[in-house]
Amino acid sequence: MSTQPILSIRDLARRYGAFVACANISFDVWPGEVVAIVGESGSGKTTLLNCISGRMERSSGEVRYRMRDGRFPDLQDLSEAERRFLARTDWGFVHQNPADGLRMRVSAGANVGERLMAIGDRHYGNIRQTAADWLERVEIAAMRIDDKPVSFSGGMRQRLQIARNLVTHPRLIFMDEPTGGLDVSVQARVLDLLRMLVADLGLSVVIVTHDLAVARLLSQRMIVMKSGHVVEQGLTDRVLDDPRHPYTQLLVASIPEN
Ligand SMILES: Nc1ncnc2c1ncn2[C@@H]1O[C@H](COP(=O)(O)OP(=O)(O)OP(=O)(O)O)[C@@H](O)[C@H]1O
Repeated sequence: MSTQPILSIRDLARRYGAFVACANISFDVWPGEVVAIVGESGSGKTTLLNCISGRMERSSGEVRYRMRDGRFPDLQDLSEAERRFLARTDWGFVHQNPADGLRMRVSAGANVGERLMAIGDRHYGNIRQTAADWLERVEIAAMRIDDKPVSFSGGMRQRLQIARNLVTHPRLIFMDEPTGGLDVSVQARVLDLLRMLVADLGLSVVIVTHDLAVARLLSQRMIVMKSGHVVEQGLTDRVLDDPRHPYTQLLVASIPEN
């Protein structure tokens, strides 16, 4: 693993009026690492994810990202064009609801191909072939390439959203409850696929989940949030097997025994 973080968050805070949704948040993400942000509903997970992925303005603090050329700027110091370029190329964002990350009325192939065109690929044959390859990688039959996601099941839509995100070989993926809206039986397949792709592609991931089983399966490190603050962070296995903060102990104790 590289000796330099790909993402570094320092003293991040976000307020909605007088209400503090996140405060004093500091952590690093290392190349190839999956970091899970866990906590109950309303603990500030989505606010934090949106602030560090540049989708929402923070109230204070730093978010630095390691560019491909080695620079490590604060996202706020990048131009709008640079930020948009990052979002299209280096980064991905997997939404809980696939409809938020897909264009539901264009074909599956176009949903994937569009991201390639956004980074300058103009060769129709290549784009279609790459889209077909990616559909196969996410276990969608290539014959569905001209179908629109409106005709897909929830699990297929989520797998298509994953393909659309990964086709440009991003380095950092943000995920907000990526299996949250799926039936339990479908969740397992999407999680397996995510785990495999993340490992194969050496991706860095920040994933928000309220489901500790998802954190256990996907992440190496975990950040536990309560009322906008980090109450505990550490290696996922350590946090789940030996939780130190009473709130984490409560969360872990509430997982049903298998
Ligand atoms: N736009 C907003 N205006 C005012 N308060 C907000 C806004 N967005 C979120 N909040 C509040 O900030 C707190 C954190 O919300 P956030 O959505 O980040 O939590 P969460 O942990 O992601 O919860 P969930 O899992 O339910 O989405 C909540 O109390 C929420 O009501």
